[in-house]
Amino acid sequence: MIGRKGPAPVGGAQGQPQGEALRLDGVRKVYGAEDNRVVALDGVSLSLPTGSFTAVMGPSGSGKSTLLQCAAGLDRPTEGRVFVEGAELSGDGEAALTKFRRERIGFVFQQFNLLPTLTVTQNVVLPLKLAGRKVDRGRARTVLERVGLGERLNHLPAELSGGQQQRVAIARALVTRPRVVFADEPTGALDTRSARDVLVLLRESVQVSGQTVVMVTHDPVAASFADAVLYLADGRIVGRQVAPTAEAVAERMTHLAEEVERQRTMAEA
Ligand SMILES: Nc1ncnc2c1ncn2[C@@H]1O[C@H](COP(=O)(O)OP(=O)(O)OP(=O)(O)O)[C@@H](O)[C@H]1O
Repeated sequence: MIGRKGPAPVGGAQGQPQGEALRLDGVRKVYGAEDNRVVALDGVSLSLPTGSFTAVMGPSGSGKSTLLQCAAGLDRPTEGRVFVEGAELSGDGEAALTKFRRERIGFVFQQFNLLPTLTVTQNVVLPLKLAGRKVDRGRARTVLERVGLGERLNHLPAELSGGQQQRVAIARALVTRPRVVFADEPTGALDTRSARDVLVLLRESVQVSGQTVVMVTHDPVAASFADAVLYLADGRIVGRQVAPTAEAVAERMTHLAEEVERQRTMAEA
């Protein structure tokens, strides 16, 4: 049932006075059946404190997007439980899950996913409308000004650059004041300068508004904007790095396969 309190938080960053924003307990996701069976997540457990910025990295096919989708309630785990701020995201049906998502979660996609026939402002107020909340255009304007688009309120997405479109998508994700923002490769389609702007905005939402951000990325520079990196391989968390630098992340990614092999050998011994 959505809204049920989860068990007491475990883990999280040392010395964090805040609560727990996101918790996954033994999350498995299996796609397909028999010959087509793919174990995308193989028992993922994690705990992220409120007001943290976490990057998720790993090789292609390691389960990063699946992890984000399950954690954000866009997909359902085959097994295991997900809690957002202590409330379980499991759902008595789609409607309850959708309501839960709309109230607590923001999502930013690699390809922006703006509605092409709606203006910038209309795109940003859409989540408020869908959640049945007051369509507060003042709030939309404030958020759009914060992402540097106060002059583009009535433009259509096609009239904006990729970086500007992604900033609209971030404004849309933030307008409902979600507790957790999930971003799946938010800089994957952007040039270096626009990518940096987007990463700074995500970091500000953590530092200024105390939101929690979880971001999938392939880019060590993007990951270096986070407080910590979680490494995924074969659907499992195989490592964690705090206060990452781009160099340290690139180095770890290069040796991830060896690290996983070493862990496997030790587990078998
Ligand atoms: N809808 C689906 N049906 C079947 N298999 C799927 C589905 N979605 C993902 N998979 C499989 O699950 C595994 C994990 O996929 P996922 O997209 O989570 O990986 P990823 O780490 O995000 O990869 P990438 O970095 O390439 O985007 C892959 O083997 C993929 O083929």
